Amino acid sequence: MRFDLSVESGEWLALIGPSGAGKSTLLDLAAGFLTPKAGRVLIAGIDMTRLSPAERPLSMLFQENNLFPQLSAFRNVALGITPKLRVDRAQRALVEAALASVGLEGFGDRRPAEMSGGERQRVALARAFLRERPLILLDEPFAALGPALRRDMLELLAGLRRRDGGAPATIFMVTHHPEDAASHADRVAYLEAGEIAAIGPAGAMLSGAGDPRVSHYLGLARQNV
Ligand SMILES: Nc1ncnc2c1ncn2[C@@H]1O[C@H](COP(=O)(O)OP(=O)(O)OP(=O)(O)O)[C@@H](O)[C@H]1O
Repeated sequence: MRFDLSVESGEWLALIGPSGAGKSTLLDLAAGFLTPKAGRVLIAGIDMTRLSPAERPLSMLFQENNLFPQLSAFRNVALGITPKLRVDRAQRALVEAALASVGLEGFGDRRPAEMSGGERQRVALARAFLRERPLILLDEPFAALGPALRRDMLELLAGLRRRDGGAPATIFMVTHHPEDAASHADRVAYLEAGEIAAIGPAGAMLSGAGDPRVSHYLGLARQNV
């Protein structure tokens, strides 16, 4: 695996490519779950290569198991601001507002097993945004949801990252759905065999007009012959 990648603050980057290409590995390197054998990982210009995930200014969402199953939705979201089980009044208001922002008002007492897959991912999104980390890493968090729900979740994510008028969060999104990248990503990186084989603006990358490997992956190769 060999990656050389630079992403602007506020950019939404989609990572696409065949199974085993290294998409999750790239995210894990950015998050700190893996340490590179050589090279560096800089976030906001600061070398974070040796820092643990908890020490990095980011939140990560996986396809599943983002929540603690024994804790309520409220507690799961509250962990975004405090590790303590007791929250003060101001923190309670923040958590309730975060749940409301993802359309889950009144779901605070539910445990993950009592919610649908989409609702669980909304809870995870609420926690991620409550943490206010500038970088959000998404490893196919909506892949298990149907097309309409996936679209709704991406819309929700797009809205959440722009809130408060500040700089939008930077997003790395691994996806097996090129249409998700087309509708939301600024740039698309195509990974193959442990390298970024091609990278460019989403429109150009997904049109199939560029790199033949990308066209082949997208199933567009024949149209370009
Ligand atoms: N901890 C590990 N140790 C050794 N090899 C690993 C490890 N994790 C993943 N790999 C290998 O590295 C390669 C890239 O895996 P990775 O999970 O990054 O691919 P991916 O592009 O995310 O695939 P998918 O789309 O199927 O999730 C695969 O060949 C995988 O078998």
